[in-house]
Amino acid sequence: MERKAVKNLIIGFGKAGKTLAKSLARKGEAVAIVEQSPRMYGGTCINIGCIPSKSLIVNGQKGEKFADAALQKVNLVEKLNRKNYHMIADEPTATVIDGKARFLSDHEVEISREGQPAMLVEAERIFINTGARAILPSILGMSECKNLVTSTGLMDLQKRPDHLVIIGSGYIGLEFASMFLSYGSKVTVIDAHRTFLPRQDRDIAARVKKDLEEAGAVFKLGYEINGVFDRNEKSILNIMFDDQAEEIEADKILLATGRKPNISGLGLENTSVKIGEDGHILVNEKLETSAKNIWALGDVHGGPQFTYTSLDDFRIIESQLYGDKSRTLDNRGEIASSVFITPTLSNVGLTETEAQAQRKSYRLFRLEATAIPKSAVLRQSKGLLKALVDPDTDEILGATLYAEDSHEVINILSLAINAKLPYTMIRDHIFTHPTMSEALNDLFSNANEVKK
Ligand SMILES: Cc1cc2nc3c(=O)[nH]c(=O)nc-3n(C[C@H](O)[C@H](O)[C@H](O)COP(=O)(O)OP(=O)(O)OC[C@H]3O[C@@H](n4cnc5c(N)ncnc54)[C@H](O)[C@@H]3O)c2cc1C
Ligand SMILES: NC(=O)c1ccc[n+]([C@@H]2O[C@H](COP(=O)([O-])OP(=O)(O)OC[C@H]3O[C@@H](n4cnc5c(N)ncnc54)[C@H](O)[C@@H]3O)[C@@H](O)[C@H]2O)c1
Repeated sequence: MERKAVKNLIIGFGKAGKTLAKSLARKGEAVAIVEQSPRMYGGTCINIGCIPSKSLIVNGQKGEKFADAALQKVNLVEKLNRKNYHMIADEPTATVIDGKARFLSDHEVEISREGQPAMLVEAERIFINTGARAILPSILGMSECKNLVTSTGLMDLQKRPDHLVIIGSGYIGLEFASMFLSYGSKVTVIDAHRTFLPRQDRDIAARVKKDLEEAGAVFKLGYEINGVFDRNEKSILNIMFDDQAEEIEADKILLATGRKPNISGLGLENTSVKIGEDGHILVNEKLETSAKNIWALGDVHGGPQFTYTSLDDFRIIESQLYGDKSRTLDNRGEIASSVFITPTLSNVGLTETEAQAQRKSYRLFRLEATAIPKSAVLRQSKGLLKALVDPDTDEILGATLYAEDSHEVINILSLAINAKLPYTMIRDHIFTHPTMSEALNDLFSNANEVKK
């Protein structure tokens, strides 16, 4: 067996791992990064996640045909995949190893490679960045069903399905619903939960649902899935609500029921790394695992699953190993999020429902998107903006922006929250015009009342 000794071994070419590999190489350190599939150089985000999905979403909004958008997506991903590979492979002290990694001990990793003998890598420090994978609920008949896909399979299609049935109304379910509606597919969304968007305020969730329904989506909430079978080229889903069974015929079925940490086949049982009950690698606030030479970064250690939190994990490692050790999971501040539907739904900090549950007093600000001049220019005036302010300190407690371009505007508010700026600073800030961000002047000028 070929053997290699290296100071730093990174398992998985994700956002945190590749950024760390580059940074270590720039310091002149020996680093090897192992990736199980050449299709995944650069990780989930650029190959099968954020970038291809947002490319298809944006091109759908522009009215492109699906086949053209699919081709543009392929070209974009290929370009980014190559760029990411070279970003690491071209560094003199870095090596990209193609293969699947499996721990033999805390310091030894076996890498199985297609068409080549396995390699044994011995490393001083090991960073696990293996991401997450789709949760596949057990549905009777699913293994024989030809049309059941995850988001990766759906984005590989060359032709849009006439009827797409989506199981799961979370991030992926809603983004793909919005995407395929824009290409003219009929879309049905099924979720086991009766409450739509349970973590959002009810007024916001109702708006989102109504807007998606107006765009053509059909929601079946609180449904159980009994089974699935193929009939000719189509698939039939057998679903049930309150003991009433019904059948839905689909051209494609998207499974979007969450993603779980990817530790399968990693051989963690051969190490002293501890695993949590839901299968994530247990880490402390410095991303250290229970093995003193092993760290875990990104989706694999549980918590929020975003590219930007994975990137921040890199910052924590950099701060802990090479910096002043000040950055940790505990002090990264409020993290914003956006669901890329039309218009985008973005959150940071507390929702009104959460503030009420915590019995916090708050000043509530609301603005209808119709009141924003730029939304008229964009001919997209659906939506509602909400913000909560602490009545004692004037600091912003949280915001929900359901409006065009809210994925950009929310970053102003997360910065304001983390910098502890009073809301009056944003109310009186001079924004360029006409922009969606200037709506924050009006949002925070609106009449409001203190709620206790
Ligand atoms: C459809 C979709 C859309 C998304 N959209 C967004 C979005 O708009 N914004 C956002 O912030 N997030 C989005 N996400 C989530 C985001 O993509 C992930 O949170 C992020 O990519 C996780 O990065 P990571 O660093 O944890 O690892 P990943 O990027 O997942 O990388 C892990 C890598 O490890 C490799 N690997 C796994 N096991 C092994 C092994 N044993 N040996 C060798 N290699 C291995 C994998 O092949 C993979 O390349 C989306 C996800 C999906 C699926
Ligand atoms: N814009 C973004 O930042 C973005 C976009 C896509 C994905 N992501 C990340 O990817 C992760 C995974 O996304 P996701 O949409 O798969 O998960 P999710 O957790 O957001 O939603 C899963 C949905 O599936 C439903 N569900 C679960 N089991 C079910 C079953 N058996 N039958 C019917 N419904 C069921 C749940 O009730 C929930 O509504 C997200 O948590 C997010 O962090 C982020």
